[in-house]
Amino acid sequence: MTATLTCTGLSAGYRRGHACVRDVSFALEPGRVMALLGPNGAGKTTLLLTLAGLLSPLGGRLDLDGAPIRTGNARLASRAGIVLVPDDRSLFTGLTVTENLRLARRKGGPTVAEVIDYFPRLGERRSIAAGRLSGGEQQVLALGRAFMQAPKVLLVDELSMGLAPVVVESLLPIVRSFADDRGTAVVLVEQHVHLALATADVATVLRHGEVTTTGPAAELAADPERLEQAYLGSAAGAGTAVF
Ligand SMILES: Nc1ncnc2c1ncn2[C@@H]1O[C@H](COP(=O)(O)OP(=O)(O)OP(=O)(O)O)[C@@H](O)[C@H]1O
Repeated sequence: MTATLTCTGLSAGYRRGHACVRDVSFALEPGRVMALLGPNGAGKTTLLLTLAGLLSPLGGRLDLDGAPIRTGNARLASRAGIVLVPDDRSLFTGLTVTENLRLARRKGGPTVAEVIDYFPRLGERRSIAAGRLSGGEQQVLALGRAFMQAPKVLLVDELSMGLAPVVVESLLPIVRSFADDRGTAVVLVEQHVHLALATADVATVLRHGEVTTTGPAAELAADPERLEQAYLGSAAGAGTAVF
């Protein structure tokens, strides 16, 4: 099967000659979910921003459905189907939930009703202005808007930011279902390591910008020592992982 997203020898960073992510390679088939893990400052967000075209890679290549894509162009990446769930939520605060969802819809994307099936809470709040939702509800709406865009690749950066673990626990299975239902490849950055591993098929751990381990998520979940070694190295206590 052709991978949806193939990342080959990718290096990324904010200045030429100063890569903070080095030589990352992976291939994600349709409907596969990859947990991207690692301590604070490991380079997870930098990698996601590069996949989304918001940063130009410093080296390596990206292929979508087996064909190279022009990197460093967020508009092109998004049109091609690489969708980042923005952490600033980028909602139209004066418009209702329904209007926010409808405006995000792309050809081939789910309908508003289908997205509400994933997130019943949005259905209850459908006539409320997005600006009047709670922080958690806004996060859910941002995710719903990403679903509406019919992503081939969905990039999720720290859903747990500002959300109670119980909310994250309920949202990750929805991301999983969406990937299964629509064949969307997902890259999931998440500090709640075990929740992420329970959701994902594969996991990659970054430390200091380099991949320290990669493999089936279930294997990593069952081997805390390997995970901890990859995650923390000798500097136990670094980062804010929730094991
Ligand atoms: N806008 C920026 N300009 C320059 N350097 C940056 C910028 N943003 C992040 N960095 C640096 O890039 C490195 C990787 O940071 P990044 O935010 O990608 O890590 P992360 O794994 O997502 O961490 P966290 O879990 O804390 O979000 C860090 O050394 C960080 O200081």
